[in-house]
Amino acid sequence: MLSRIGFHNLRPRSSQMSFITHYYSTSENTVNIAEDSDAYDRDDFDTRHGPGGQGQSQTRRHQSKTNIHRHNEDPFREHIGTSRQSSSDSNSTRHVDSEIMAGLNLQPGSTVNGESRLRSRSDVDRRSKPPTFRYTPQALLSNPSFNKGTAFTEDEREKFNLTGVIPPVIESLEQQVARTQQQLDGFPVPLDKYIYLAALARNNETLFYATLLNDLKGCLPIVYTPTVGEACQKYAHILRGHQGLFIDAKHHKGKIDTILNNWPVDDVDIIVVTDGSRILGLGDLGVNGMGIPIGKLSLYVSAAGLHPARTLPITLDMGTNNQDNINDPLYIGRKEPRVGDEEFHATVDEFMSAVKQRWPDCLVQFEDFSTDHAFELLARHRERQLCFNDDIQGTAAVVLSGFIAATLQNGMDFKDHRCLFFGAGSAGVGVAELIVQYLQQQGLTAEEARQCFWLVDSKGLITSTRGDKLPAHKVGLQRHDVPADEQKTSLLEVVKYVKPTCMFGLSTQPGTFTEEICNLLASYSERPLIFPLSNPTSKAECTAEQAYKWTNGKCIFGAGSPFDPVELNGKTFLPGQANNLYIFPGLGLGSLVIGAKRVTDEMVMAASETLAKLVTKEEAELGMVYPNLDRIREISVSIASAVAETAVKQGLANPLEEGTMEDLMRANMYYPKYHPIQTDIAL
Ligand SMILES: NC(=O)c1ccc[n+]([C@@H]2O[C@H](COP(=O)([O-])OP(=O)(O)OC[C@H]3O[C@@H](n4cnc5c(N)ncnc54)[C@H](O)[C@@H]3O)[C@@H](O)[C@H]2O)c1
Repeated sequence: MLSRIGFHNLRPRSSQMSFITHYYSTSENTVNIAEDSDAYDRDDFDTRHGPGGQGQSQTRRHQSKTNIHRHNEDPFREHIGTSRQSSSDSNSTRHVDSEIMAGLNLQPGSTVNGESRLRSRSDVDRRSKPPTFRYTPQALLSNPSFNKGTAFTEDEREKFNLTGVIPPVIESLEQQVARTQQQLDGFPVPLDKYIYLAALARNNETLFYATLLNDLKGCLPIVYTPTVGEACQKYAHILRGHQGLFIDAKHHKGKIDTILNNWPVDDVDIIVVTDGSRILGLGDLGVNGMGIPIGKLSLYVSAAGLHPARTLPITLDMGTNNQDNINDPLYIGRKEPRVGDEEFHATVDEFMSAVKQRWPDCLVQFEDFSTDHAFELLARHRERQLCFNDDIQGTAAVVLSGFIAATLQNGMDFKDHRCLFFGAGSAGVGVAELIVQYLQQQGLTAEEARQCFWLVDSKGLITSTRGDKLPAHKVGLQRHDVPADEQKTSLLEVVKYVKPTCMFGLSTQPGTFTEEICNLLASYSERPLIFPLSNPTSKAECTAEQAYKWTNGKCIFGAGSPFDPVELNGKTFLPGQANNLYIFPGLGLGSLVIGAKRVTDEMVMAASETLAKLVTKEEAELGMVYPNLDRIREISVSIASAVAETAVKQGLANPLEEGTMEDLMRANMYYPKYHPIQTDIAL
């Protein structure tokens, strides 16, 4: 019987990644190996499963520790070996993967009776057996973790039979980037750029990230918002290859651990998971939302240097309530209504336990879950394992940072703020709750801090007296001081009633911060804070130009979307963008590298405070409340360090024994560059 020796932890992460050795053995071999079972680490090397791969190899469970260089290591590189015909032996002496050798307790080159033991096995009845499988140059070239394209060295071309298979020129990564940049620039349509970059990521990961870092500002709107939104809407139609894992709430129930075991990497550091129920502002896109975890993880890699091969995008298929998906013959998910709450939570519970079991130190980032689930999900899991929700906490952190930077700029005392939130969804409430906590850190009591907040939803000012049953996430910030017969329903009414010093728009309602409202804000305080945060740009509550103009240049402005500089009264203003990208990469890096047990609000606030302090004097003079994104890698180092220091202070991670936090973070960051493809076997 043919048995496939599975190198489960060796397979790279795409189905195209077939070059890592699959060595086929006979049943005789299987018996021999099994007899010899003590000689190998079954976790790494499992031969006891039949054809078809049933019963995945048990995974090696790493209790990883804070470790310099751990997170930027390529989880595959150390395992790379080769299996090829030796040019020096016409009798097909097989030189084998070092892991196979280790598994069989052999040393490279070890022999039995002067012959390779493996060779002697494969030579028995050789012709009645399937041919040995060896990876081909094409398979190596189609492995995005190892493919170097025209950058393979002369030696590697020789060693891996690549000579002639790729063009003769040997290029540097920089030369390759010049080509990809030129090709990228040649696509006039953003979605085509997205498709091109996605294909590049599946073809050559190093070149993909080098291209992104070559022009991060230019690539961001492609790999993430706004283009990723369109990509998700059309995901089933633009699908060329696949990345990440899909977990089906119905069909994978009770075996999510098996699905996770199908993932070939043992050292996954970070998972971004969605159920596609609220993709950006686009609603329920079902499993087409997979573009979001993929895009988000590419930002973790670009901005904070998490290793791409240690990231894992996951989409939970809970069904879809989007009729367009159901009607679409090409839809790639389950065409059934979304599961109910009980099944939803049971699925996420099972998923989270399976993650913890397989990758105990892995950080899970919840992404684009609908608001009705997002808060509960976070509350349910945040004390159990390392996780956070970027829509709630990442947004909150970046807005808090803008609030701190703006308050430092306008010289107000934090306790004197009157904060009006227009929009009380997951983003609005998440931001408000974090600012409440920050004000407490600044010395206010919980009650005093809550008194600084007024929240408005589609029914008006949120009060305990307006007569409706509030969802749990709004209860903590309802006002108790508005009589039942004095409810305020329009935003203008609320503004006149509250006289806010700062206004946050998270309502998805464009044009709602009117000229009259902005005029009023400018009359209530010297330098009002105006943050129209709804995305995309078309949803912003007002534009930067309107805010500056209608307050006669007095306001301190921050938006959810990018706005061009504004010229007013001979002065140039650079509108800040409250981009979550400032926060989540550093928050993730810091939590992972220090080995934090949880992501706490204190860690999130440390990220905000650090970011606010990174705004230079020159930037503040231009009206900026966020530092220049060009410095994102260093920003991530500072944030990660502050997050890690806080985790240590809270007793959630071990202190450093030597060196600085910054150095530790930098040492753990991945940079796209080519490494020699190593093999410890003489070829
Ligand atoms: N960093 C950022 O800039 C950032 C991050 C996250 C979300 N956002 C943006 O914030 C917005 C809200 O996101 P969310 O996840 O909280 O959405 P959500 O759907 O959960 O919440 C929207 C809120 O707006 C309220 N609302 C809707 N129509 C209204 C109306 N006519 N008048 C008053 N209130 C109204 C709703 O009642 C709800 O409270 C989105 O546009 C999103 O793009 C920005």
